[in-house]
Amino acid sequence: MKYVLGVDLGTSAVKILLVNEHGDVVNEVSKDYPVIQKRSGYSEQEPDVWVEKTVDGLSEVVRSFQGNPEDIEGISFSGQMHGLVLLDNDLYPLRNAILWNDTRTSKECEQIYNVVGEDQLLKLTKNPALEGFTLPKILWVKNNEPNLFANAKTFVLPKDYVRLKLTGKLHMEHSDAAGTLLFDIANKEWSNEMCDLFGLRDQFCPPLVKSHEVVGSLLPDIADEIGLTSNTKIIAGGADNACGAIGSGVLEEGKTLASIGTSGVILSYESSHEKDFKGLVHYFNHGVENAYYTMGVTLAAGDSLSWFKDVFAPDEDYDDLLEGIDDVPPGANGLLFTPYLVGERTPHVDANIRASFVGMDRSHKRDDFVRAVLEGITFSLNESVEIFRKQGKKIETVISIGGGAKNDAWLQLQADVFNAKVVKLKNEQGPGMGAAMLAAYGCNWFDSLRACGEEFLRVDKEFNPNISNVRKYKELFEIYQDIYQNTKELQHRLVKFRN
Ligand SMILES: Nc1ncnc2c1ncn2[C@@H]1O[C@H](COP(=O)(O)OP(=O)(O)O)[C@@H](O)[C@H]1O
Ligand SMILES: O=C(CO)[C@@H](O)[C@H](O)COP(=O)(O)O
Repeated sequence: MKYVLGVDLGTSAVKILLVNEHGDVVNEVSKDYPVIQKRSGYSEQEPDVWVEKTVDGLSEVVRSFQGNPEDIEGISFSGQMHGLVLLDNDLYPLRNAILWNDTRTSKECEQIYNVVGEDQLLKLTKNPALEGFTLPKILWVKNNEPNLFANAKTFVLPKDYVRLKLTGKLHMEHSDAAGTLLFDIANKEWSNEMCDLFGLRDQFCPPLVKSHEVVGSLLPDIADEIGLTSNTKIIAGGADNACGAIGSGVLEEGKTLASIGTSGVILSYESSHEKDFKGLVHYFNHGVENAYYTMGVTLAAGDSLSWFKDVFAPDEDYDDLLEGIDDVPPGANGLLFTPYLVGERTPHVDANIRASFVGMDRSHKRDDFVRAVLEGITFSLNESVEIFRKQGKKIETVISIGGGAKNDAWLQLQADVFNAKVVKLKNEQGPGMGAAMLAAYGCNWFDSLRACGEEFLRVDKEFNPNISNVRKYKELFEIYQDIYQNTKELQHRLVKFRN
């Protein structure tokens, strides 16, 4: 039997799956790490902590594997997107990575619009200037830490940094490059025009590869530490949302994915780069060659629940925290929550908005709050579902992945809010499975990722919308949607009081 390893470098943890040639997960491990938040709107991590945890995790998985490690043929990677890792001449990080949910870069987004113009930016990159994307972060360092920036030779994204340290080879692959605002997604090359406009030298952008490409092998000392040899192939990998889509079989038009990790994503497969969503949703290259996807993003989806747990139930696990939510009716007895803990992206591009509980009553118990948090996260994702439906997409089935797919009551709630069948796969860790599938395809086990999906992916459970709840949620969603406009001004006036 042959095996591959899928490494998903998430925001909360690195999750590693050892998968056999039938797609069975035979071993898995998760190693978490903190997000460093120095100020409101800031979000950073230490790149070398990712490497240390990934090597530890790989070593644990391989050393507890009962079979022959020589049978582990390939490793591939999925990674949190957009995070800036600036590297010096020797390819060491110059500072902490600035993550996708860091929104300090509003001025730099304005700078981008002033230099390129909104229409031209959409033409060149298919995307608007959002605080979370990489170019605004590069400009922030250039504007605010010029001495440090003077020593920057190149940059990579989170999983590319880990792969660089494991192999000694510098690359970025298309699906993640798409989220930098420096990439021409139609021609799959760096946009010279964007680089020139922002004074980024030749060589600042790293060499590009395809997601399923074999890019090297493990450095000898790392291979020793993990318990593998340099025969194990290293395959480039993909952005976590591209890998999430691969790992849940979103490999053809008409398929929709809901991912609830730290962020929340509603993603739709696109066979062409020529559609015009006017920047309302992100438009990126898939990990499947010559394919694309569009998606709407909630910045703090699972992160809202994890914040609530950290503050109000630090000693409980998620299952305990969510135990009572089925006893609370839709609408949490008149309590609504908006998940804007770190600002928002879709549909409100607003770095200064913050979350609210609306309708708190003397009678509310903790379970009402927990249900309201889950409903608020799901309403926020439904805003993206609605954008897609308004664009003419039919959304009748949604495949749900990520930490948020671990709880059946939340999956039913998703079906009721989205008014669509929600499918849970046997392995809800979509991005890790997607990375394993890229490794299997890169090792030539299959002719296509679709053929790999047919062998690897299995449905576990399906959740059908409950018509009475669908009606209630339709009404509640309208009230939820009004909260943004009604709290926006108040929240903006509070900015100067934040830390
Ligand atoms: N048992 C559970 N039930 C419901 N939600 C969960 C559970 N476990 C984790 N989560 C949610 O999943 C999130 C983490 O999801 P994950 O996909 O691992 O994130 P990431 O890829 O960003 O590291 C947590 O923030 C939490 O909100
Ligand atoms: O910024 C985005 C997508 O544009 C996020 O979806 C990140 O890619 C982080 O993902 P998770 O850690 O939530 O999986």
